[in-house]
Amino acid sequence: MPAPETSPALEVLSVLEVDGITVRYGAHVILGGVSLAVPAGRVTGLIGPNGAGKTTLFNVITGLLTPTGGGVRLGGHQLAGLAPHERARLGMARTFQQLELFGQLTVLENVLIAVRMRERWTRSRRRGGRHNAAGTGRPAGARPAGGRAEAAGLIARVGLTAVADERADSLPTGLGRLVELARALAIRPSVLLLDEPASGQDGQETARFAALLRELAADGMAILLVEHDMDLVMDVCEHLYVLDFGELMVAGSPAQVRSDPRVRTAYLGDTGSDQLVREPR
Ligand SMILES: Nc1ncnc2c1ncn2[C@@H]1O[C@H](COP(=O)(O)OP(=O)(O)OP(=O)(O)O)[C@@H](O)[C@H]1O
Repeated sequence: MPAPETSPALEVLSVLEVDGITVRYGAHVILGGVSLAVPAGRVTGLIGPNGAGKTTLFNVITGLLTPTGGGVRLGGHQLAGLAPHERARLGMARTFQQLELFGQLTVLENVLIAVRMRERWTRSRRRGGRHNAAGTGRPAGARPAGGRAEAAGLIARVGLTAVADERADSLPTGLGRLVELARALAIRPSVLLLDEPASGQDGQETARFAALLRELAADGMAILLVEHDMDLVMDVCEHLYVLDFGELMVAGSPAQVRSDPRVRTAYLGDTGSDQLVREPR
């Protein structure tokens, strides 16, 4: 697949499509032919009980796990055979359920690494993938001087300026998740996959986070959100997919999902009220 000429890749790779993904471990079916679409400019939700297969699907989409069957397309291009870093170069960014930060580095340094990695990719692409920067004597991939202002801007965007110089491992989990988000944004993604990004956040932090998600979608990003905070999901998502035992149970607007009897019974718990309450099984 040819690499896009420009970065960010928003115009080129605008939509994520998942077609009939199956994952089996021996006789155990983890995903049984899951299909979904994540359009640009929207937050799409993927919800389901513990063990439904949400993280497994993220692992397939991002190339960490090869599916037993099915395919993933980004901007119409099949991603089969591409490694996670190659998918990232095409504009796919992800945060993890378990924090994956460089704990001994500061918040700024964590984000700076990602900014500089993207700059390196961009230079390498401009040079047609050559490994040496002709005329500069510097190997492609050598650390450029810049990036700090961009990293600081991303940190400001996620609301972490006050802790930019703190070590990442000194932060509470809720703030650590925002560092991961800033780092994901550093690659200027067209598609952003968020795995339980609000867990560990307090109410105020989640409200700010919801506003940020809406802003990112308004900028044109395609966002796929796995999240157990139903208030957040119902608030920011325009479309929801409900996964249960590795199969899509329901897809639709938050209102449709909220009122679907299968969802209420099997996942959210039919409490008899209008409030959807997640009931882990
Ligand atoms: N490497 C593996 N080998 C075997 N089974 C696995 C493996 N990884 C995950 N599973 C199983 O696959 C199923 C789906 O797990 P997954 O983590 O994708 O669910 P999830 O919907 O993300 O759950 P949660 O909401 O708890 O994060 C679970 O039953 C899990 O035990």
